[in-house]
Amino acid sequence: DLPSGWEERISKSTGRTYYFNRRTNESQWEKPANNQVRASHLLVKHTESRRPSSWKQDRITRSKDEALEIIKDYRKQIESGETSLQELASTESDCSSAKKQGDLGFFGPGQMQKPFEEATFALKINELSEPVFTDSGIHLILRTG
Ligand SMILES: N=C(N)NCCC[C@H](NC(=O)[C@@H]1CCC/C1=C/[C@H](COP(=O)(O)O)NC=O)C(N)=O
Repeated sequence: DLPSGWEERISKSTGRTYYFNRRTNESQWEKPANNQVRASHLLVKHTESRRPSSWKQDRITRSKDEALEIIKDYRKQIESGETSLQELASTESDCSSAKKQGDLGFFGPGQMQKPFEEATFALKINELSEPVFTDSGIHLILRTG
């Protein structure tokens, strides 16, 4: 469970275990912290989205305010236990991850847009975010790992 690129090695001179990163060629004695998280999300795009198109709708026409009302309603449905984020994402998310119930897999710092990354890293596992705004649109995020 080392972050990607890192591997465990044995020092020839001292026989001690150390850690080496193939990508950066850095080495260190301390085991690198596993800074990966996993999340599923539901994205509702709007006319100001960086790519106002999705598998659901060729041209997204809803306004940002309308998108926020929709996201708030989805959050109520999930919090009430009536449905799950994964179930709603499958049919309602404007992200291609809808095909995987919103799952984005594991990711570390620097991979997702900052507001999304910061919101996810602030969540406990199984915690659902408040509406999160990125250039993609408005998200509900469920941290799963
Ligand atoms: N590592 C994984 N699984 N994929 C690479 C993600 C790249 C990353 N993407 C995002 O930050 C947005 C917000 C969170 C999820 C996400 C999904 C976007 C949303 O849709 P779009 O605005 O692109 O049309 N679709 C895919 O990228 C980025 N740095 O742009």
